[in-house]
Amino acid sequence: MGLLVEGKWHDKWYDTKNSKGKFEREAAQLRNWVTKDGEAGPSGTSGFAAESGRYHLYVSLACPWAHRTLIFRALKGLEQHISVSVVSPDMLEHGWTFDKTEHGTGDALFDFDYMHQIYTRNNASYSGRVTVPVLWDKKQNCIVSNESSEIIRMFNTAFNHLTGNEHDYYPEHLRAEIDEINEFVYHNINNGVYKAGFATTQDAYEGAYNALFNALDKVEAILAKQRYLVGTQITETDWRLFTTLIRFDAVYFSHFKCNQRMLESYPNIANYIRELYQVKGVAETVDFYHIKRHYYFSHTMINPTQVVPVGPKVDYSSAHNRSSL
Ligand SMILES: N[C@@H](CCC(=O)N[C@@H](CS)C(=O)NCC(=O)O)C(=O)O
Repeated sequence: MGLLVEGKWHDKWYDTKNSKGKFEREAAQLRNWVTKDGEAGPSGTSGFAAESGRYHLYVSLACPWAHRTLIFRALKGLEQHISVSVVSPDMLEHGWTFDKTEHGTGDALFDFDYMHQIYTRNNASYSGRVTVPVLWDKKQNCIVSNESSEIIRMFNTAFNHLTGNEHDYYPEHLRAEIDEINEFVYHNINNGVYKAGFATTQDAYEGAYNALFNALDKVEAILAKQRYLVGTQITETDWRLFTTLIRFDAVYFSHFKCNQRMLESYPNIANYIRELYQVKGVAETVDFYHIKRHYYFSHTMINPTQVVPVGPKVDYSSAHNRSSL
């Protein structure tokens, strides 16, 4: 694990010294948008028109942020239009790598060894963390975006004229409500599990733990009354929550010490995870080998033996009761 400073790789863990033991996630820096005709999006520059075969996604199957983009690629029928490379689940002294021994695919575009080479291919003097997902433009040979929440919005609309898939996971009339729930879920749950797991003081850990389980109780109460987070239709906010929930019992419960309860013990959340998992195309994006191997093998300061647990035994393809709501 490390970062680039002026284009040079440094092997360095997150620094929590100046934040009282709290983990603080760095904001993504590369924020252009693919749009239907190449006009500029809400940030960044113009020139990224939606075209079949032009864009490439770099993902980890372990990473909940990258997972969002793979789900949207599947839901929006973009598999034939956007190609993918999968990094190795092992993220050690070189950060994410294209090593194939643990079932990564290798780098389909440049055959590089390391993900940080993708960042320096884009900008030779880049400084910052080397994160996935990354959306790459094969035409201009540059990174479009390394922010998953924005990549999923591009996938939601920019390619509709090519796919004919008009399904909208961020509909205009629900945007304010979706944005509000996203904020709550991001701070307390998506990033909340990381804040608990990467905390280096008891106080920082307990603060994150309490916020996380209060938020899960709130989600459980919402899902007791309605089928999805904003009501009767699945929106991006459900998918953003799902990628954390599906990793919870296998990883966050034990590895990140989020161990008040397993999600299997929340009746509504447990059924909701199953419903989302069983949506067409989604189960194929979930890979528990990569998920468990990444966290337990890569975070050697949390799990120095690198032994990967065998369980838990949870069947996400079993029947759910959500259609009665
Ligand atoms: N804001 C980014 C966050 C992505 C992110 O933090 N990805 C993690 C993997 S789960 C990563 O690549 N971490 C490497 C690092 O921080 O050095 C997004 O949502 O796209």
